[in-house]
Amino acid sequence: ITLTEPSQLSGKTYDYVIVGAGNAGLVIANRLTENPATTVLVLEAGISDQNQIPVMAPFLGPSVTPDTPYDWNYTVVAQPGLDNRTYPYPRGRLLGGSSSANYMIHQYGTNEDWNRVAAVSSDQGWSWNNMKQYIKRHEKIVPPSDGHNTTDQLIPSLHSFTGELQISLPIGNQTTDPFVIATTSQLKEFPYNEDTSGINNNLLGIGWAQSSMDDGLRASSSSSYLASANSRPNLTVMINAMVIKLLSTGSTNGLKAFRNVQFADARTKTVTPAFQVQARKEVILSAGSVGTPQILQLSGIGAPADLAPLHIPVLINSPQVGRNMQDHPLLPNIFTVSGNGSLDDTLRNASAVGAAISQWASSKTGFIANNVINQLGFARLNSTLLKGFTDPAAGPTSPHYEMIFANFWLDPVVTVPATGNFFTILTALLTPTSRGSVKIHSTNPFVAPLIDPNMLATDFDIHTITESVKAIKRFAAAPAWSNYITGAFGTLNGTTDAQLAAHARLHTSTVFHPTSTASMTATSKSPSSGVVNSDLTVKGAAGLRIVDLSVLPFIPSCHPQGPAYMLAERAADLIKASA
Ligand SMILES: Cc1cc2nc3c(=O)[nH]c(=O)nc-3n(C[C@H](O)[C@H](O)[C@H](O)COP(=O)(O)OP(=O)(O)OC[C@H]3O[C@@H](n4cnc5c(N)ncnc54)[C@H](O)[C@@H]3O)c2cc1C
Repeated sequence: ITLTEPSQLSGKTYDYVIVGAGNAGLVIANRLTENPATTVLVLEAGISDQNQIPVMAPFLGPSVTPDTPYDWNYTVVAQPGLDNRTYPYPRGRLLGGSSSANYMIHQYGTNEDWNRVAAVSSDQGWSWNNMKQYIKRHEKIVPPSDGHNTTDQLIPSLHSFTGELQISLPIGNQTTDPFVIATTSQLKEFPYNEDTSGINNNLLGIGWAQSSMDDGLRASSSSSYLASANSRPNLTVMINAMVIKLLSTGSTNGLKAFRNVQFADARTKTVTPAFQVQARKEVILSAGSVGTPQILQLSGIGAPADLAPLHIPVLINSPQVGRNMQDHPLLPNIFTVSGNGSLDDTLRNASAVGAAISQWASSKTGFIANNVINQLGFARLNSTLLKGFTDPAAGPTSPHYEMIFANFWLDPVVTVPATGNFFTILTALLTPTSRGSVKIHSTNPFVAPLIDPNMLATDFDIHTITESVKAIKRFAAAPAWSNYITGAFGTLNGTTDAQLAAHARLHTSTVFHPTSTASMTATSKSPSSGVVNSDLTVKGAAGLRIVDLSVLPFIPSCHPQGPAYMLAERAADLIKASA
């Protein structure tokens, strides 16, 4: 059942209290309550996702954030690598968390990404060979909503059709679809990839995007994992419940225990009155890469230098809390095109969009039933371009950058001009060497922490994003585009490295993929090395585990919701095994 008021809580003690009904949190909630004897309470600061049209309609994904009731509405601090600009930093604040607010692209990373997690944590349980089983348990491939033949667009024999989250290929409805695919046979540099999920041990090349959607509707951790567990009497989910901090509750085996959770009614935006619940076994923090370090710091688990100015007593000296943040920089590269085959004219026309939404509402058809992206691709710098750098990729077959193709002006930060037709190739840096931070600057949980992804702060990062721009210019010069693309837009017209680097610094923002702010190291290592052990328990604490993307030691070289689901599936096994 889902509760809205603290007064509706019948009990104050549960076996597990999960903080955050997000992408990872709801996987844990589902798996732990498979045992009817296990009681679970999930506390979520945000609202319900039920009947929210922007959340449900795939093409409206980009309207779910920023500056909406579904978003935490964060802004990053000024970014020196981006000419000191700031930009919005969306995070889902509703049931399903960011899985209800994201753009639904679904992948699992490379085998090398997971093998690196295993190496860093000294735990082969995180290796690709072991993690693959969780893909089977997790995914449920369904037909695309137009029912087209998907031969060669995904490798069915590698996938599962029986898991929890529905994944499908897009409707092939864009003017540019044949041009993108034709380029993969015209230019050797950009081969075709028959399965872009990573499940075939190959992310390199360009192919059809797989998305978490089914029959014209978004699939999130709420519409899947929560929906299938919601009728269990041993699962309680409470929305509007803003967790203030964790309270220390004595010690277990010489470690400080943190089994009490204090929360407030999020709608009041004040910490009084404060409510308390207790976990008999564990508190599981799944508040995401911003929320989790914020709650740890507010609870006195962090770097003394961060806590001292706020007079927060240091209960666990854990200097890596909020450090090591990684994110994928995203750069929209926009081309002008001939004719009106792009979606720009439709999207500028409010009545056309209204009609399309009505069509979607009545039949789940039309372009609103599809994701905004039909194809994407992944590539590496060659050895010449890597000269002078230590390769930060997880291994020799993992990509350095991504290309995302959109049949309209798609810039999350700059709005479309009043006239013109456009094709966007966004590039994303997948292996950033810059590391940023999340740091509280108030003891009030309603005050957003300082979020500093530290974008494009290193030579490697600016070099690689500049090379990604040169690559997509080569892509756009393929014969397939000769009657369509008419030129580059704005600063994409630059030709020298310096001009393209300036273009990148001017337009880069985020693919919304923060990770690693409570990162995992081997269990034998002290809190000076990382925040959680390889079983995701917090170093130096008892009764406290973290299950969300903040624990990954490195950002995966893909869109990370798939890794979040895999991580949470394994975490559920670890929690059950230690109960
Ligand atoms: C706009 C956008 C587009 C994206 N596009 C894609 C994409 O196409 N493909 C992809 O793979 N990934 C995408 N991502 C990233 C992906 O969705 C996230 O990385 C992933 O869902 C994070 O999962 P998580 O469990 O770590 O955190 P979240 O899913 O963010 O869950 C955290 C939860 O904790 C709650 N919470 C936080 N603090 C508190 C508190 N104090 N008290 C109570 N509750 C709290 C939050 O409200 C939220 O529900 C996108 C993200 C965004 C925001």
